[in-house]
Amino acid sequence: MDMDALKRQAAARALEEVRDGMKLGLGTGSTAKHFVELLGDKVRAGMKVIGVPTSEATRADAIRCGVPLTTLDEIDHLDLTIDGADEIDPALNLIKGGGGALLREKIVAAASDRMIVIADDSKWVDVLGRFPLPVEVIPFGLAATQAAMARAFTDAGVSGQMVIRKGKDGHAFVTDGGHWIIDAHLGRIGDPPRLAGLLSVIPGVVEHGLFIGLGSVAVLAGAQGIRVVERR
Ligand SMILES: O=C[C@H](O)[C@H](O)[C@H](O)COP(=O)(O)O
Repeated sequence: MDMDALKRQAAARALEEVRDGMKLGLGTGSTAKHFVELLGDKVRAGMKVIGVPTSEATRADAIRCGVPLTTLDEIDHLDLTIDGADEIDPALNLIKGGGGALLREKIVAAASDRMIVIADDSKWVDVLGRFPLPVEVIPFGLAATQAAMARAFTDAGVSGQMVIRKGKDGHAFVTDGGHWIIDAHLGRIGDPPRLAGLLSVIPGVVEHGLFIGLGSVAVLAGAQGIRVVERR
């Protein structure tokens, strides 16, 4: 079975957790896009839900699929967020932000009672860090921010190259919030909560792609079927 079919299976399994009347966080990326499409089918069949998109891309998908939308200005609390991930470890710590949506994704996940992470099982890892860690930064003072990030990496016992993400046009990739992304190639992150804490206090860092304690359940689709892992 191809990867895309697995992503859709994970999305379909997560959809079983959605109940009439729920306020939903709608994730970003190729897996979350399947969820939005399947949710659109349910809405057309009469299900009443409302969603908060985590990116402009997801907003456009949700509108196309007929999913009613609101914002976290109009409501301050969500029942459930369904989103993809770039890596998931056994504690359900995540790396997110491969698509550059990590800031809104984290705000939405943090405003939700529960977050279901949907993925094909290639995203499941023993230790986070093979996928470069996205860190959203303010362009102002970039060298100073990178120096502070390097010190945080040393304190957390990791090291690796920092690469400013480029867009298709060859210029710096700009997030929905108008910021840049530094992809940190760290290899292995032995203590994700510690690194998350160290990065969070750097002034030029807007947000980082380590999601600690936010994922409630992971739905992983693989060749052998679907595995549902709950955070302990
Ligand atoms: O910024 C993007 C998000 O964090 C995505 O949820 C993540 O990159 C996974 O995307 P995909 O489902 O396309 O692998």
